[in-house]
Amino acid sequence: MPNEFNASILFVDDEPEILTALTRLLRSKDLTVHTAISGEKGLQILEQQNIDIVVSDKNMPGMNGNEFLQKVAEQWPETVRIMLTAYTELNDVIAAINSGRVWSYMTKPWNNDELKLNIQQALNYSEFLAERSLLRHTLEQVQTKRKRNFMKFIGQSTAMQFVYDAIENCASSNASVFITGPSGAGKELAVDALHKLSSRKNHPLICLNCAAIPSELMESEIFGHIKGAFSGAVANRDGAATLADGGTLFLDELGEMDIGLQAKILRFIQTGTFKKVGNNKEEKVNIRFISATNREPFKAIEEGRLREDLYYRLNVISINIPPLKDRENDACQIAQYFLNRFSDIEQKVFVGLSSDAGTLIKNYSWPGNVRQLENTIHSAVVMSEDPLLTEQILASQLQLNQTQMAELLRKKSATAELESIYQASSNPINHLQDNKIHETSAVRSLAEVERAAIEHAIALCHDNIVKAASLLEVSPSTLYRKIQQWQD
Ligand SMILES: Nc1ncnc2c1ncn2[C@@H]1O[C@H](COP(=O)(O)OP(=O)(O)OP(=O)(O)O)[C@@H](O)[C@H]1O
Repeated sequence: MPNEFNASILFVDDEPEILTALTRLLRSKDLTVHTAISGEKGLQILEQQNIDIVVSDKNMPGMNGNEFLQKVAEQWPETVRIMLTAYTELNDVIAAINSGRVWSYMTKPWNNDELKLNIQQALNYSEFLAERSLLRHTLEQVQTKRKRNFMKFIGQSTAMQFVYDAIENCASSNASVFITGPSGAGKELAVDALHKLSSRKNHPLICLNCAAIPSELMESEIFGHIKGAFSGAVANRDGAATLADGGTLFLDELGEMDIGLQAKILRFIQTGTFKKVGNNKEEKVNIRFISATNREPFKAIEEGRLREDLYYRLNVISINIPPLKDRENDACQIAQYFLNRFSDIEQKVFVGLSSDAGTLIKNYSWPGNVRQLENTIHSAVVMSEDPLLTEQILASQLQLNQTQMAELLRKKSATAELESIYQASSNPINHLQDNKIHETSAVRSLAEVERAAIEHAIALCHDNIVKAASLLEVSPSTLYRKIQQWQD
């Protein structure tokens, strides 16, 4: 019997000849056939083996087929259950199907081709169930793994989950890390997390902002100097390289560093050795390098501001911090965090953000990223006289006019509508109603929506009520009852 996955089937019947005949009929390299002479023996096999389909006789001494299949339904709900029965007992089978105990039935005596076809359908259904449970399991794993916060980061967007995972995975390595991302997105928080999660955490993390230090002082800032090395060098001084020994050295805005000095940095990274300014003695240190830029590194290389060899030396592992606007609902979560923090600092009491303030935060593009959000909430907390942080106070801190604010709030309804359409279309039942999804303007009663969903599911399953019920995740008896009600 052709089958995409290696399946197993269990036949339960008190007549050994029937078991032998069924085994012979279905013998195939893709299908393992088990047999049991009673319901009790069948349960023992189910305890030990992974069984995809159970086919059970109804009338058996001891535990009858109904009791046996009821137990299977309770303990192994993913196993497809079929009842083998005489034509005269069809009423009992319908009751068993309606209760959800049985998925389908086969009649005795059987027609070989029909029986094979029936088993093939059960195999397809079993495969569908297996895929569904795998999907559920994977989704559950993804959901439970999803972090709401990470180190000092707030936010549970998918984009940030990649960042959290990358930081966690490479924190313990000594390989150099290059962090990219727009200004204010959280590159420094990433550096902090990388250091604190590494074995170097008890040693210093030294940060040097290459854009903030004048180029003539940079060499001394990094390597230190000895007394008299240049005018103003009145005493020996250790630089960042010495201070960071055993720990991490963070070079921020690397592209702003003098190109001549970049050659010395390259040598320092390659050998771990350096000379203080004015001294010929080499010193050796053990440092992990992290660098960052909020500019496009290849553009800096093209423009001759960043040495290509230095870039590749530092960019062993790269981490990109996405802009705030690409992080789903993170802005609202971060805003709430800053609201709590700044109301404590400013000793003011807030009950929260108004719903429109939340919409504005969600829809605004935050070109200055988290830093801009932080400053906006801080100033709004200071300026607000209301215990509810409103959209008006935020708009005034962001210097938005009424039209811009209205536009941001209007986006809400469009987004909400799109989201509801998306949700409707990603639901397998509503997906069947494709042509009805766009009728959002005509509000339909719940009963109408329910009936349409049921009718579409039944049509999709070619009038197989049991399958339709399974798709709709209700019992077949519920569907029969509903259909009966429409006909009354
Ligand atoms: N996900 C976050 N949750 C909470 N606070 C954050 C988050 N990301 C950043 N911040 C805060 O936002 C501010 C800016 O972050 P950070 O200094 O790390 O940005 P940056 O990318 O290094 O910026 P720049 O490129 O301008 O140096 C900091 O106060 C930081 O604590």
